[in-house]
This record gives sequence, structure tokens and C-alpha cells, in this order.
Amino acid sequence: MTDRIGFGGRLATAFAERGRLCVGIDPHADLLDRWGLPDTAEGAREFGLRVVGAVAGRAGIVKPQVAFFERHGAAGYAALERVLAEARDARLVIIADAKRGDIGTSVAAYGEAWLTPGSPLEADAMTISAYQGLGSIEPVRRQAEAAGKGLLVLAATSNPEARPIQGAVLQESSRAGATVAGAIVSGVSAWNRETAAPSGIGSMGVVIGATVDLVAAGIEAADDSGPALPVLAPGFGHQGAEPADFRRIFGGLADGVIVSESRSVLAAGPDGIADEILRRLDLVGAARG
Ligand SMILES: O=C(O)c1cc(=O)[nH]c(=O)n1[C@@H]1O[C@H](COP(=O)(O)O)[C@@H](O)[C@H]1O
Repeated sequence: MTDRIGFGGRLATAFAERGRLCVGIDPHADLLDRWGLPDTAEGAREFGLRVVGAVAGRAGIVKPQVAFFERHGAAGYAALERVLAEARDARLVIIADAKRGDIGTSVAAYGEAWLTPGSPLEADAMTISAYQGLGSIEPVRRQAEAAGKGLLVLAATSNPEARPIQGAVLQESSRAGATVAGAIVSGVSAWNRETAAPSGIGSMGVVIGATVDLVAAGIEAADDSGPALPVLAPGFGHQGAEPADFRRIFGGLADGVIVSESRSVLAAGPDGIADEILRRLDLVGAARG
């Protein structure tokens, strides 16, 4: 069933009501230890449930990093399903940080897993890579549009090793002369403008690290004729970027920025996380609305 509000609409509501902080759910082994939990699927489940409990009623968006559950095998997936169900019940916007990508027929199976309403792994949006060509993820784009879900396509990631590849300049195609990152941002922006967006934010977005120099990466601000482009922005907190700087960092893309933090929030531990979420929300406070 099509959700008319769509990912962009749910994001706009979350921004207006709870700010734009997204809390990562990354059950690293050392964090589990700090939280007094075992490094097992049960530990990851308990960690995830407690993070969801702390976010609910404070911030509006969570981003489970799938790999930290996947490393526990089938039991890890069962744990993730529980955490996702709890986050859905709490009406949080869920971004599955799955970073999938493949040729069309295979990538569609990923879309079914993460974006199909009723799937045990159902999220509101997923991270995806287009390094097999933007066209390779078209099937997931269609699935997302039909189900009112969102895509966040890796464009310029926060890790410094990404620069030589994501900053490489295209030789052929209609986007010759653009960097890989710039071409992904302009391609996804075009998709975003084509997607019906009843709110001011669209549902097709990108991932750009807050540690990235947008000009050096060849990324131009979206043209402002359509709905804002959702921009999942990790790199705040532990990786060094300051949440309060997000407008300066993202310039013309700032309206769609999701300020994502994992370790900087999670390191507060089970007793401190609720206050830390409120503190980080205050830092991004100017962003509300
Ligand atoms: O897609 C992501 O979320 C992501 C993209 C990126 O460019 N850099 C990046 O760090 N991430 C993820 O964002 C989170 C960052 O975690 P912290 O550095 O602890 O805030 C991790 O879950 C990463 O997998």
C-alpha cells in the first residue's frame, strides 16, 4: 500500500517536532562492554531496545547499523527485527544503514527486505550504493516510491579514504566533467524532484559526510525549485564535525540535512544517554523547523 506521506513527509514531521538529530544504533563490542552487556546477539538486542527507549519522546530518527547485528548471524537478525519493531511502535523514523547495492534483479531483493511494508526488517529508508551505476538501483527506487519509502545513496562519505574514488572525474556520459560524488548528487536530486513530495522534503536522498569539503568534492547545492534533498550526514561527534555548524557545512543543502551521530551519543552509557540526546538536540537546536 502506498504511503502518501512518504519518507520525506515523515522526515519533515520529525524535524519540526523533534529536531534533526538521528541517533545511530551501533552495538560495537566496546560499547556493549561499557553498557555492561555481553557481546552477543542478546546484548545487541538489549542495547538496541534501550537506545530506542531513550530516543523515543526525545529525538525522532534512528539509524541501526545493520553490520553490528549481522556479525551475530541469524540470532543477530532476530535481534535487529525486535529493535526495528520497537522503533516502529515508538513511531521513530528508521533509516536502515544497510549500504546495499548490486545489479538490478539482486538489488530489488534488498529493497524487498528493507522497504516492503510488513517485512520483519521494514524501515522508512535504507542506505544504498550506486557504484554499479545509478541505473542499477532503479528497481529499488521504484519499490521505494511505490511504498512511500526513501533511499539514501552514498555520494561523498565521511571517511578520508573515499576521496580518490568519489572525487574522480567522469570521462563519459551526460555528466562528463563531474566528480563521481557530484554526479550522484545531481542524479539523485533529479529523482527527488520527480517524486511526489507533499511536504517540503523529498524521499530520494544522498549520504554526504559532515567531514567533507563540498566544493573540493565537486558537489553543488541543489536547485531550490523542488522539495529539499534529504542528506544523511554522518561525521558529527566522534568523527569531528560540530552539529551546531551544520548550516555552514552544508550551505544550500542544509534544509534536508539529517545530523547523524552514533558513538558520541552511545558512549554516554545506559544511564547518561537520555540526557546526552537532549544535549546534542540542543546543539542542533537552531535547525528545528
Ligand atoms: O551511511 C552512513 O551512515 C555512514 C556513511 C559515512 O559516510 N560515514 C559513516 O560513518 N557512516 C555511518 O555512520 C556511523 C558513524 O558513527 P559515529 O562515527 O560513531 O558517529 C556509522 O554507523 C557509519 O557506518
